[in-house]
Amino acid sequence: MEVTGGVSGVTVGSTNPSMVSVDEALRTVLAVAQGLTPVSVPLHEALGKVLAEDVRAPDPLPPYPASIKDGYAVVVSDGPGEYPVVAEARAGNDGLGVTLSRGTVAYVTTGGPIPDGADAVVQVEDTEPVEESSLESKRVRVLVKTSKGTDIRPVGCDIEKDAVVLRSGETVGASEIGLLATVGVTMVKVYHPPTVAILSTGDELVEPTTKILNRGQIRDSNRAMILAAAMQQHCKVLDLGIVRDDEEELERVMNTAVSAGIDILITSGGVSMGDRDFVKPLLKKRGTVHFSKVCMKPGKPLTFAEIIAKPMEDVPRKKILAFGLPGNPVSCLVCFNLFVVPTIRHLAGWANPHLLRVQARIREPIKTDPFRPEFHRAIVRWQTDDGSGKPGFVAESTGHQMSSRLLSMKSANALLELPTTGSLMPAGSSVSAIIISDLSATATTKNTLTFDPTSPLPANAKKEISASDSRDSEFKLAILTVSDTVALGAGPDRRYDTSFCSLLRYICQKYLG
Ligand SMILES: Nc1nc2c(c(=O)[nH]1)N[C@H]1C(S)=C(S)[C@@H](COP(=O)(O)OP(=O)(O)OC[C@H]3O[C@@H](n4cnc5c(N)ncnc54)[C@H](O)[C@@H]3O)O[C@H]1N2
Ligand code: MOO
Repeated sequence: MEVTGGVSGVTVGSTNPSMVSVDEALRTVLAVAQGLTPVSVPLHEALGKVLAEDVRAPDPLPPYPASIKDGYAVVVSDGPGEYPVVAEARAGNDGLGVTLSRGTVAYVTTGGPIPDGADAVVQVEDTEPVEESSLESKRVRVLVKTSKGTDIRPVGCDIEKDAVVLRSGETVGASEIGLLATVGVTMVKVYHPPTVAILSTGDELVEPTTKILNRGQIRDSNRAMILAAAMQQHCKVLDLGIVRDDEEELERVMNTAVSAGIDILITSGGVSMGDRDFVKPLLKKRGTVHFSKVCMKPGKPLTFAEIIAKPMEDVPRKKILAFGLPGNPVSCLVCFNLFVVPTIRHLAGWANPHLLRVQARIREPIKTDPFRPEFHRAIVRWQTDDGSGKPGFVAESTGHQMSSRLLSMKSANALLELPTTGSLMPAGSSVSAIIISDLSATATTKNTLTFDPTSPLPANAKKEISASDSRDSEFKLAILTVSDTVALGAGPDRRYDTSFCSLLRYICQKYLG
């Protein structure tokens, strides 16, 4: 797998001088886009965002020598034998202040502080209670010889004091939230994703709530779709509605958007050659149009411009990036994925904003376009045999690829980059696939979720679960920390901790999709 430095691995320079290549277009967009100013946010608002500062641990973890096992803290030189239990050091603070002298032991629980004087822990399994010992004078028989440091986590063995635990530029996921909680950093500087305003243009468009369509009308799908796509990228969104094919109305709405403090303006439709395609001329009037035709299929009329918004009362002068996406719904979403997503990432501080690309073998033959590199919608899945006898990704086409047919985008998690050979690529050919959604959702085969028979899941879990079963079921999860240490405020709450959060994430992804 690789995260590419560009979009197209099959770049074909355009023969039309006004038409730029996909790589050139993306380079231009990323060169014009500038990272946003970082802001300080509370811990949980940092989720999914990129850190704008290094985070250090103010204290070591563990802050005291801690037991790795439930057992007995001992003096190693004592060796096996019968000893009085002089203290109990449970996770919390019971053992603090106790000093163990030779010939005695202390009961310790996992995570509990090791009393001074002790230099190892013997796990309960390697001891025996002495039957005649009373509660007041409890005794235990140590059965094994041990060595210094056994089953003790020394101070700072997990995290050293002042260590940098997170670096500027890293994305905050569940494990990073756990680390921030561990080191007690509850306010953190991050880059905010951009604010995106979205409008649809077209006299034919009516709201999705319209029950009966008059002749010439269609429901506006692009606005709802691009609003959702921007929200998936954690953007704040501003819905500017449907704008008629009217130059004045479009200019008025664009001006409102520009003065609303947005970072990105997205229009759909009205960028082609029609006599009422007003988007391009208006962008030209308001700023600089960097390109207005890209050598790609679909998405040829994609337009990109930069607008400088004049300073307002509480909004300083700022650069707004404007994308005129083509009206055809598929072209609209493909362009959003290939150009707007990397832009959002770039503005939001990602060190590498490019989309992930993997190699996949096509399941069926695909005819390529002779002139424009095509971004063929497909469902990519990991298979134990990708057709070559080895494991790998296999790409299944979503069917007819007309740019008006939004069904070709449904369930697609990849755009296959097809070269401009104008020939039939045989099944089994290896192509590069740009990943546009969460690959883990592709455990779904057709309408069923099949488990890999080699997975170590219990037999009763290896049944087929329909995707709708898992989607429709409501799953409520409550998380409770049980710990004296945490209750006493003497240790961090591991609800946010790495391994636990990873486990939760795994369960949610595996069973809820
Ligand atoms: N003479 C030429 N005509 C066209 C060219 C060309 O090069 N020369 N390019 C074609 C290509 S490629 C595309 S893509 C489209 C893009 O046109 P526009 O961006 O101007 O979009 P519209 O004409 O407004 O609409 C195209 C199509 O999409 C439907 N549409 C528009 N908006 C929405 C929406 N919000 N929700 C659902 N559907 C929408 C619209 O009804 C049209 O069917 O131009 C070709 N023409
Ligand atoms: O390039 Mo258009 O986007 O073919 O439909």
